[in-house]
Formats: sequence, C-alpha cells, structure tokens
Amino acid sequence: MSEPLLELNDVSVSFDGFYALTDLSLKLYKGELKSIIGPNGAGKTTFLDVITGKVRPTKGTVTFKGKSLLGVSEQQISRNGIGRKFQTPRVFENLTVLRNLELSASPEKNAFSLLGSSLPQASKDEVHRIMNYVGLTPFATVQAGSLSHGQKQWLAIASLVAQAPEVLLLDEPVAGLTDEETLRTAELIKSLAGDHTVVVIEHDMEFIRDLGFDVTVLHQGQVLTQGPLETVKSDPRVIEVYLGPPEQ
Ligand SMILES: Nc1ncnc2c1ncn2[C@@H]1O[C@H](COP(=O)(O)OP(=O)(O)OP(=O)(O)O)[C@@H](O)[C@H]1O
Repeated sequence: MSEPLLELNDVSVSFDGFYALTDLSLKLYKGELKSIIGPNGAGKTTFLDVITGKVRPTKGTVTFKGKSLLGVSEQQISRNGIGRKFQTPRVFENLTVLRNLELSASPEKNAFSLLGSSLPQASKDEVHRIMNYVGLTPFATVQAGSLSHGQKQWLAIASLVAQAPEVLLLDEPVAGLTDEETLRTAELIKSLAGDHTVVVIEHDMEFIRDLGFDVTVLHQGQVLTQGPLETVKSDPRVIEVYLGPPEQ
C-alpha cells in the first residue's frame, strides 16, 4: 500500500494530567473518506485539534506527506492543505456570499486586501462553480449573516473547498440542519470524494449511514474499532460504550 497522507502515531494529549487522547494511532490515505464517531468526551475534537496544530500532543508524532506537523503553526498547516470546518459555521456575516467565497479562494487571507485587488479569472470561475454547486448562486449578493443556519453550513463547507485543501476536516457538518438539508449535505460531501481526503465527525447516525464511509469509533481517546457502519454498530464493545454495560 502507498504511504499514508496523514498519520498519527502513539499520540497522547494530556490536559493537566487528564488524557483526552491516549496512544492514538490512525492513518489516512489519499482520497480516503472517514467518519469518526464516539460518545461525548471520546476525544474527537481533540483529534482534529492535534491535526490542525491547535493542540500540541504530549507524546507521539503527527505527519502529513511524510513531514512532521509538530510545532507547525495552525496557519501554516492550513496553508499546507489541511482545511477544517468548525462545529459552528464560521463565515463573515457582514460580507456577501460571493465575497466570503472570494476571500477563501484568495491567497491573501485578509478582507481588506481583497477589496483593492481582484482574483485571477480562473479562481473567479472556480468560486462561481462552487457557489453554484452548493445552491447559493441565487444568494450571491446576500449578506452571509442573513442566510439560514443550513445555508451558513453550506457556505462554510464551500469556503473550505474554495481554499482547495487536500484534506477536509468537517466537525459536525449537519448539526442543527433539517432532514432535507442533512440529506443534501451528505450528497455534497460524497461529491467531494476522490478529489479530496475527507474526515467527518458526527453524532447523527442517519447521516453517517447516508455518507456510506467507513467508520472509526473513538472511546476514551483511543480507536475502539473501525469498519463499515453496520459491522461497527453490532460490535458489543461499541454497543457498550454507547449504551453502558449489559444488565446482570
Ligand atoms: N482544554 C481542555 N482542558 C481540559 N480538558 C479538556 C480540554 N479539551 C478537552 N478536554 C477533555 O478531553 C476529553 C475529550 O474532549 P473532546 O472535546 O476531544 O471530546 P469529543 O469526543 O469531541 O466530545 P463531544 O462529542 O462532546 O464534542 C473530554 O473529557 C474533555 O472534557
């Protein structure tokens, strides 16, 4: 098999002696799609924080394309091609949908620099393609702050795609969405597959099923098991961590 694109090896994260991740090892290959599930406090967010450079591991290694990410700034990791959408969609509420996307596509990550300059035509075309793709073209001139919650989620995902990252990390992309919006988001994420390597963290099992990605279950900061959702769901250890131990 080829080299992993992203690799965590024996990673532990301790917050004042409390271990959010314990000897976590996980590999992600180019073009791979992975859903991460796990009960509250399993370490899912910390896992993403370690990859994006927000949290530095107490122990272990994190490599992207064979190079260590330890000590690399969050900004640089993002520039290197690892993009993240946070749980609460982060969009510039006072800018239009189009401006939000243009800003994401611009190498100058500064709202002011974009005002005076203009994107190359190829980037503009790409921005319009992505905007159309997420169904936001009719809202191009609308301020992001007046979009619905679902539309903000899509704008946040579209903004991420506009940055052209190799790895997309999506933290609870369907939190607070309607069933219809959830289904559309699953289609959108599936369509990113192939061109991107995608990691989705979610609690919504219907959505995880719709995605059809292999699932990794985290528990107490470690990988409990991995595989197709149906196999994982019938694993007694997974049932126990979600529902508690069987009654005697
Ligand atoms: N900065 C911190 N300081 C102390 N403890 C922390 C910190 N960040 C996370 N933790 C603890 O580490 C554990 C793992 O947290 P994490 O947020 O990674 O879990 P999670 O799987 O994302 O949970 P959830 O599904 O509830 O978002 C939790 O017990 C949490 O309280």
